[in-house]
Amino acid sequence: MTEPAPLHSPQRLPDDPDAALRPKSLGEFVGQEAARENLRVFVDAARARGEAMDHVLFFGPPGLGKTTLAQIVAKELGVGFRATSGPVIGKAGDLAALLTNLEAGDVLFIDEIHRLNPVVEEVLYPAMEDRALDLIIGEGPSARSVRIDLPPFTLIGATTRQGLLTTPLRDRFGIPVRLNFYTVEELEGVVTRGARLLGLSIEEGGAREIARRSRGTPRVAGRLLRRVRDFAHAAAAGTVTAAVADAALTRLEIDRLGLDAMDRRYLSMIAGIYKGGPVGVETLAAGLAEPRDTVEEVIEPYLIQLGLVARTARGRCLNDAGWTHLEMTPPSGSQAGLFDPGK
Ligand SMILES: Nc1ncnc2c1ncn2[C@@H]1O[C@H](COP(=O)(O)OP(=O)(O)OP(=O)(O)O)[C@@H](O)[C@H]1O
Ligand SMILES: [Mg+2]
Repeated sequence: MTEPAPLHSPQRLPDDPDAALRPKSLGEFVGQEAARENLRVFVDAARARGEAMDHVLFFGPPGLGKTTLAQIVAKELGVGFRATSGPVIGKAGDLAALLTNLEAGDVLFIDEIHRLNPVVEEVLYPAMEDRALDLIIGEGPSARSVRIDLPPFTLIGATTRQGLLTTPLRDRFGIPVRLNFYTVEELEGVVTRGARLLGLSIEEGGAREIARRSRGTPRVAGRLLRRVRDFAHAAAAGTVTAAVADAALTRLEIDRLGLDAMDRRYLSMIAGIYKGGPVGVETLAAGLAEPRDTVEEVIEPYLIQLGLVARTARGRCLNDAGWTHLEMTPPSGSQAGLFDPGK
């Protein structure tokens, strides 16, 4: 079995150059206009009142800028930034330690907040709502509960799985912000900016080619830009033109729509083995030897966004566009088309 091309996965990789290309202010942040404009209003209002900003939840697929925006919000508020993540906070006491060490106005960023231990989550509720900690001191009959006041702070949570958040937790975020896939034009902006930071000369056509094949995801755009730079360097081409970018991306097995080998295996499996579906996600995950979470969080969102696949109550179905992309015709009597929007 072929390994998935990690190069093209929107998931974070250990050697990601994320930090270098990360925008540092709302003004530098490309795309997500609605989110950006709203955040600007909330940040300005909090600053004007000299208060901590309301708690924010960023949700959306990997690599769209959740962590980046959390850092930017802290910076624009002019406050300290403390970062942790759901699975790292093992005990209620760990969270209590983090919270009691905050300074007034600070941002506490909890990544992967859907993976918080339920006991820890319980501690978070009064902290978010009343800025207080309820701690149990001692054990047995002598145990008593003490309430500790916390400094005003802003919790920023990030998750790729908003649906896995418990309702009480979700309800405590005053500012929920959904991040969407970027348009090609927006990604062109990301690529051009990245090239400038890397000191790389790139033509508009080159930037557009990379943008078109970045799965709507700035993290992927940054990564592809670096790989294309390597190819341009090897070919002794000083400038990244559309042709240089196309040649490099084709060598990397990234197709015209920006799909990689794993995406194509996913589509081919529905088409070839399941005649276009419907087929359950568990079955597909087993066939691809990938965790179900990866299929749902990483592979499917972009294929659904492109309209190649549909999620239905009975399972996944290949749409007409999916068959066309595979250059295959649906078997007669298949369900294809039934689920296409507009039909
Ligand atoms: N709007 C943007 N403009 C330019 N670059 C961006 C933008 N958003 C994200 N990036 C780039 O993409 C990289 C990934 O972004 P980030 O780490 O914020 O994603 P994330 O949503 O937190 O992903 P994950 O869900 O995996 O944690 C950043 O380091 C940055 O280089
Ligand atoms: Mg992140």
